[in-house]
Amino acid sequence: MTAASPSEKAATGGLRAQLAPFSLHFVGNQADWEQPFREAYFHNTLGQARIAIGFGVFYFSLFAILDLLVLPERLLEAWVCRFGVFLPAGLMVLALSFHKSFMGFYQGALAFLVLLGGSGVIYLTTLTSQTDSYLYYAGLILAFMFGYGFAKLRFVTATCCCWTLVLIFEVVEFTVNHPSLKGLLSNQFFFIGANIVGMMICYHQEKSARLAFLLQNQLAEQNALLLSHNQNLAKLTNLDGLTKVANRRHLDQFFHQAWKQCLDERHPLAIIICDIDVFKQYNDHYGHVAGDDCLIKVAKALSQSVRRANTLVGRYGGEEFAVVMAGAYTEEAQTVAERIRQAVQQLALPHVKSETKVVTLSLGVAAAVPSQYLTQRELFQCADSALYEAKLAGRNQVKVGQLIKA
Ligand SMILES: Nc1nc2c(ncn2[C@@H]2O[C@H](COP(=O)(O)OP(=O)(O)OP(=O)(O)O)[C@@H](O)[C@H]2O)c(=O)[nH]1
Repeated sequence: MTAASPSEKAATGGLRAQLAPFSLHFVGNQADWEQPFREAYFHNTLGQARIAIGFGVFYFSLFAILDLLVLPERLLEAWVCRFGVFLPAGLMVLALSFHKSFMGFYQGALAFLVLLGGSGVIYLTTLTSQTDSYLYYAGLILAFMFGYGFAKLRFVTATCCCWTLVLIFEVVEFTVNHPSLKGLLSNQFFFIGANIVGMMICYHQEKSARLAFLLQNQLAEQNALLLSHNQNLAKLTNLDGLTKVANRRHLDQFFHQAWKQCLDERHPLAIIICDIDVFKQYNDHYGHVAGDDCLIKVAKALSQSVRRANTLVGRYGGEEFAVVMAGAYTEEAQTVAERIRQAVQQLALPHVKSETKVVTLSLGVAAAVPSQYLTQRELFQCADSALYEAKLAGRNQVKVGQLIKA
């Protein structure tokens, strides 16, 4: 595994890529990133690879002009190599690059083209006289440049491919070309040097691409985590700590927004205020802890009784809860209030100080179509007065306020 230098670590916020030393594959607990990286690398480099193929085919063909001058008597062989072999192969790979399965073999296809182009150049040297062969050797450097950089081959593929070309060159030199010692030495220096430099550039480029990929993914993961933390935080800040229904702040916000929306759309809005009966005596008799448990159970029963869109159940304060129902007329709100009352009674929470001997609720309902002649406060006060009436009338019942018949 390669160790990240301090400057690399600083640049990547301490993130360290775990890479196999030669193949540069992700290893260890980053091994799962290998396939996604390859896919991303393919999509990021496909455009440049296509340009490289197109340019390579064009440039290889353009050198036919040199053939006219250097190889007039062997033109047919040279042009068969250029136009009969490399040109169709290049165009075929270019066409295949638009096929959806190209990702599976694009490194192989590009390596094949680099090998074919490089071998073509070596073949052309065998057609020239010894004195002219240097005119073609420079073409091999171009093939290495394609392999290590332009074609966007990965390091391992580029290295295998370009050193294979060097090997072919050596074999052809010794078996066919028999160059002079100075020609042989100069070519060796150029080709081996070009390969070493190319390898280093290619290695660092792929390593950087892998680090950038890791960094990008780590950033995406952190963003997702942050988003989920923020969502959780938002939920928490909206909840009442004890009963886990909406808190007063959220209830007020919801009421305000629902009011505006119903005002714009001329829809009705209903509010139900629910108050636990003789809760002071419950606390006095059973204690505050039992009182808290009672509040939790009542809140749960309340939430379960109100399964409706555009509706919010919240703790208004103390032993008082409120339900805001956007789009609800009086009748619907009254039905929901009655369902809540029954649900709480059916909990049958013992309350010896209550007439019914169980915990009950009194509820006040008010509904109206919001207008410029009515304020939120007036609607709320209407529901609150209805609640007061319910208390006066003996508790454990629903009363409807008569502000505006909605
Ligand atoms: N355990 C507990 N009690 C609370 C909490 N908040 C408010 N209370 C109690 O709720 C009681 C409310 O009593 P009151 O406002 O006098 O009304 P009530 O006894 O329910 O009488 P009616 O409303 O007339 O039926 C008080 O004893 C408060 O201490 C709470 O978070 N936990």
